[in-house]
Amino acid sequence: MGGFSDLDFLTLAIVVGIAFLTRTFLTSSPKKMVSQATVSRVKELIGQKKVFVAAKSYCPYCQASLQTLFTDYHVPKDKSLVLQLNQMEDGDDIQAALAEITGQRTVPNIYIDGKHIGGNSDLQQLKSSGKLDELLKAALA
Ligand SMILES: N[C@@H](CCC(=O)N[C@@H](CS)C(=O)NCC(=O)O)C(=O)O
Repeated sequence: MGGFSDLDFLTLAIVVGIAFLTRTFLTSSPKKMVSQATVSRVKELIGQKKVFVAAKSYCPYCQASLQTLFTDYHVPKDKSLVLQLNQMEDGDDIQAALAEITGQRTVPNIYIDGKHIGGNSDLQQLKSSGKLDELLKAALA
């Protein structure tokens, strides 16, 4: 007795294999295929208005960002484009295109004057540092 048998090694190999596959499935977010036409269309949407926000209506981070932009900083509605991706038929495609363009998959995904700002935490950081004020003043001047 003692030592490892071939069966022990086989069992170990199977357990490690299953663990590896499970980890791969659980941690990799499947990359959605997105057409270049959609990417181009989303780039066009981003550039259409001074402020662009891709959001989801149930997302608290999005609500915080929209409050900052529209309630605190009074960004005019006609100078902005807010997309509620969860209420759009092609919302998933737009989100996938944004991920390809910016490397950011989460919402809110915010642009000011065509410049990628990031998510809500990035927006709040800019607000705290006083830079958001400058950015919006320049964009809306
Ligand atoms: N740190 C991010 C957090 C944003 C976040 O977690 N958003 C969630 C929705 S509330 C999200 O995008 N989840 C993935 C998805 O909806 O596809 C920020 O400040 O913007």
